Amino acid sequence: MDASFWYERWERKEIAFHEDEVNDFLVTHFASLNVMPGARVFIPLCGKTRDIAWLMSQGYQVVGAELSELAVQELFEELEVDPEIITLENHALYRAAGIDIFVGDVFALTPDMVGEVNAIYDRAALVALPLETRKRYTQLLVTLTSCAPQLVISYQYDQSKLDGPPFSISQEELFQHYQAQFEISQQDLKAVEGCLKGQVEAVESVWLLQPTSC
Ligand SMILES: C[S@@+](CC[C@H](N)C(=O)[O-])C[C@H]1O[C@@H](n2cnc3c(N)ncnc32)[C@H](O)[C@@H]1O
Repeated sequence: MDASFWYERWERKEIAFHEDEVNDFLVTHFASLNVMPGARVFIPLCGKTRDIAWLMSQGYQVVGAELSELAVQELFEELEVDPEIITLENHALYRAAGIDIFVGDVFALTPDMVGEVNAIYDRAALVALPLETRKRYTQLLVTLTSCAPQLVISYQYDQSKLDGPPFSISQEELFQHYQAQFEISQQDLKAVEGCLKGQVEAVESVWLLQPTSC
């Protein structure tokens, strides 16, 4: 998936991954991260998710990264917030009270640009990337945030029956990416209603990653 794949998705409004409501797993399991209101939560590949508004309403600060400027413009319109837009290195940074969203390639971010991160919320981010990119992405998150704890929402299904994205992430794969730095525990799972893309039975899982060594 190159950048043009995602730009086209946003331009054509082919954004079935976008949820109209706040994610249930976020609401139920965010507390397991054990971060207090005021903490800064990184949302990689954030799109215009409504989960941002929910986190802000709970008193958290949000820092996001998203390729599509269109998505970020729509995010701020829906939040009814008028952002300040500044240029930082190779990104535009849309910023308002309690929210910083970097527009550009997440792989071009540095720890200095992102700043302090107390937790990561990964919904439809890891699963959006092909395997080789997932390996780079998981290491990037570790480096960018000094092993901040994570809530990861992923899918598991028979990859031979459907092309990603979203890609299937097995438990083994998740452990391969993260077990050196985190204790990993599955918090919950449910069947995807009506199958994934209406075609393949799939399970959606939420994982808690607590750092052990960094
Ligand atoms: C499957 S969507 C998920 C969006 C959001 N997390 C949600 O739950 O609605 C993946 C998003 O990642 C963005 N994206 C893909 N590759 C990216 C990259 N390298 N850097 C930043 N954003 C990226 C896409 O534009 C898209 O909005």
